[in-house]
Amino acid sequence: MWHIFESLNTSVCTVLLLGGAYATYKVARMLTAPLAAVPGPWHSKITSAAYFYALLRGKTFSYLTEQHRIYGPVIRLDSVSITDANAVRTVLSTHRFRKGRLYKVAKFGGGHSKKMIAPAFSNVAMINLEPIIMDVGINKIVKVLEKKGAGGAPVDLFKTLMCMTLDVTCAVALGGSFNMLEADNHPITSWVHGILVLALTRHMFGEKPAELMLPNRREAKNAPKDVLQSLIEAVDDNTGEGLASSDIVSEIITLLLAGSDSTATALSWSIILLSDHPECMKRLVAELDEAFPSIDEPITHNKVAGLTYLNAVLHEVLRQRSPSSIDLPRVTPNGGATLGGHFIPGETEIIISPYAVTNDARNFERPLEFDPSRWLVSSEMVSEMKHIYIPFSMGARACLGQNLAWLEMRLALATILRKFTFKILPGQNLQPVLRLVLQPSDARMMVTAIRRTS
Ligand code: HEM
Repeated sequence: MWHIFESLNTSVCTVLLLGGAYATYKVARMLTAPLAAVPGPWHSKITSAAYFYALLRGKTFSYLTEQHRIYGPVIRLDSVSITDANAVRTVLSTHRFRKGRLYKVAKFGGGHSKKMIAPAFSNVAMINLEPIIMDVGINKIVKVLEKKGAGGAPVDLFKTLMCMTLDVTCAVALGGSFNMLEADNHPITSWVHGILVLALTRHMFGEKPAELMLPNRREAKNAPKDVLQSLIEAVDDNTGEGLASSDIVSEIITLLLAGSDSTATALSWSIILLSDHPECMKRLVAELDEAFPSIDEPITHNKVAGLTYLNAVLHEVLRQRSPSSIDLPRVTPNGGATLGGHFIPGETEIIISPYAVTNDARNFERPLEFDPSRWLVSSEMVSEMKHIYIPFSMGARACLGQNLAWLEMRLALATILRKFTFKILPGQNLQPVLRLVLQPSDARMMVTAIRRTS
């Protein structure tokens, strides 16, 4: 045996010995690690390469769904992923499980202002917002589709919806529209860049750049009661201090990102899934035609909120194509926690993928079937499904804009389907991919939008 080593040079021997030692260490860790008893793919005990490969491809949502199908509702990857209904509620409902690493990377604005801006998103505030949404968003998208789609010309509906939701979120947050629908532009890349620049300049120059970026609102008299104003006026209960300008700017940018793309993709998936299921499209259009017999009758939230099939369709779209499908990372408290029958030690990262949760057969029967009628059951059965329905997350850190999202989705879907007939053009890749939100792979959706006459 030794003569083999003698014939190799010293550096090769060193590499072999180090490699052997590393492999032994990994195997020993694998067998004794606190998470060793939690089921999961064998390779995840050694490396998280498979998860990161899925992350790079924008496919973590389907990777996790598949791993949970094979290994159960609590699985070990790099961290621990859960879809178990009670475990998910335990983790999301309280502040006991603090937010994970991702938030430190993604949040430049401190993220401490949820309590401060929440009142601007209350139900009452939403009612006041209906005219703004109609004016800035829905009525304008109808005009844009009429103009761009005239004569059967192809229209990128995905981009048009993105522009609409951005204009609406901007009007709600800043009291004025970017007019993206008219400009036909979506500045997502420049925002992300903007947040990075802001974070860097803050380190170099302090608050000055943000002060310059912020409109002259601080001094404004009779400023509108929007989210920006809530942030400007907000005072921290503990310190008695207001938010720094750079915090306000990055909170607003985060809000515009959170509020526009998710709602636009939900509406895009609605058109895609309804087009794939013509019987569902037919039923929804019939419901809308009955509720609004004249094509020019104004669509009001009061009326659309009560349309049972419209609401069932939107619930099912959000269940099957949860737009915000980025895994929600949380960390177990110091003493650890028992989740789905497994003890998970303290300081372990837990991930919850809303997509994997609502596409798990243990939570929803026939999860791969797009079936809006599953929501047309008794209120007890709906409550049971809502127990594990998390497209907006749930509990202490649930989506602040969900009332606005529902308002906008109902009004927009009802309006565009009452006024247009859409046909998705062939030859496009509309498979879901996760890029900040769950979107069609081609990042566009070419359709014809034919104006209905009656
Ligand atoms: C269909 C549309 C939407 C979906 C599916 C959605 C989903 C979500 C989810 C899952 C979270 C939790 C993220 C986490 O825990 O990391 C979240 C948070 C948030 N969403 Fe939404 N959202 C939507 C629309 C909106 C709209 C329209 C707004 C506002 C204009 C908005 C504002 C926010 C904010 C501010 C947060 C952060 C709350 C916090 O700080 O804890 N969202 N959203």
